[in-house]
Amino acid sequence: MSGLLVAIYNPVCGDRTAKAFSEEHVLPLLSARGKTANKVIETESPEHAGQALLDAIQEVDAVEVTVVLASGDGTLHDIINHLANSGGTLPKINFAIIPCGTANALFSSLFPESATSAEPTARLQSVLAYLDEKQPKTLGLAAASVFPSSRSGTDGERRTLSAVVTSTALHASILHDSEALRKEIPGIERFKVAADRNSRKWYKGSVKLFPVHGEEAVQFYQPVLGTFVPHPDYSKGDGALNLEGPFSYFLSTVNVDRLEPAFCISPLASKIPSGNSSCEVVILRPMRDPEITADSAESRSVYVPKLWAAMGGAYQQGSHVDLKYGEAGKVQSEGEGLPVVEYLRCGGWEWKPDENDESSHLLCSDGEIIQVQLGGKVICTTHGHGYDDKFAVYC
Ligand SMILES: Nc1ncnc2c1ncn2[C@@H]1O[C@H](COP(=O)(O)OP(=O)(O)OP(=O)(O)O)[C@@H](O)[C@H]1O
Repeated sequence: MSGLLVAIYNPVCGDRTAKAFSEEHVLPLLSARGKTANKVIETESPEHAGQALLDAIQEVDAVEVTVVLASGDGTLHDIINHLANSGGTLPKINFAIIPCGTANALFSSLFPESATSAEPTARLQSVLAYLDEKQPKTLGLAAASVFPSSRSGTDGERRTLSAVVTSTALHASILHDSEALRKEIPGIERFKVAADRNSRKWYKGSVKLFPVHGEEAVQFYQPVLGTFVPHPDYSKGDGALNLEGPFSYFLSTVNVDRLEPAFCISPLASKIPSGNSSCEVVILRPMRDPEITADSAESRSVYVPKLWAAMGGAYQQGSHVDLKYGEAGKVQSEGEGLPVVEYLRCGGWEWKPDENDESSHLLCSDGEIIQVQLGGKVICTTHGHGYDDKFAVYC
């Protein structure tokens, strides 16, 4: 039984610099501080990193594992899911992450200032936290179970763990479409191109939101008060807050307040922090707009600039959470009015796509796209999935 230090890099993520950065900066820094990786793994496929790490853990019967990981969020996701699906008892796994992916949501959230710096040292902040023996921060995980049919119980259920984001609607469409643009546009600009292509889509379905474990109600952010309050429509009888579509945006995060260095979509995760077993849910439902009375092609065009106003707010330190509908549906940051963005804090949620709307059947889990079968649904929870304290990150 022993401790284990493994260095992993994904040579194809982001701008493909993870290998060179690991060899030129990460491994030399470890040796300069008296640490030698027991294994250095260059990922060969999506499954490879998790399996190679599992083999290394089993070889030495490791009880404490440090993984120095040069990649984006997707490789971290692959590793966590592979280990969780392996079935065995896992040791505690602490990650030191080096941002080499496209968006690097987790690193950007933990080190917002370093995330925009070109200095090699900026990218080494998590590794330095490990070397300085800082206490690693536990990662809260969201477990999304995808059911093939809302009537078939748990038969054919598939589960995915997210360490950053679980989404449907526009965000899932963007991630789905942007993958095809990866070669052509290696940077974050591909997300904007994909967003443009999907801006007129509305996604039909219904949502149930469940309170944080041990809390009385789902909380929602009230911009006028600048704080979270219990949602008035939460039903104690159902144990849920029910929201009907159509939805433009439905996104749920854990551990992060941003998905890119400047795209601060769930800013209250850092401004009004909560415990680990909760998620931040950001929703846009066009029918809340006082200017819109029906789902029509014209209404969808009317809504596009409002969608961009909300997304634009996320790029301005998360100011979208304070946007309101003024007179005749004008989007404004001052005064009173219905919040444009529904920002909720909950313990989990259920997404039931409309059977006739194929586009609402995409689920994104840390960038991995999962197709929900027609008639299926997704239940996501941040509590009781068995991995509450297995994974942590140095920061
Ligand atoms: N050798 C490989 N060949 C092909 N794909 C790989 C290989 N190794 C890992 N992958 C896959 O590469 C994908 C992209 O990696 P990752 O998500 O870490 O970077 P990214 O998408 O550029 O960044 P981010 O997730 O931060 O936007 C992951 O889905 C991972 O499964």
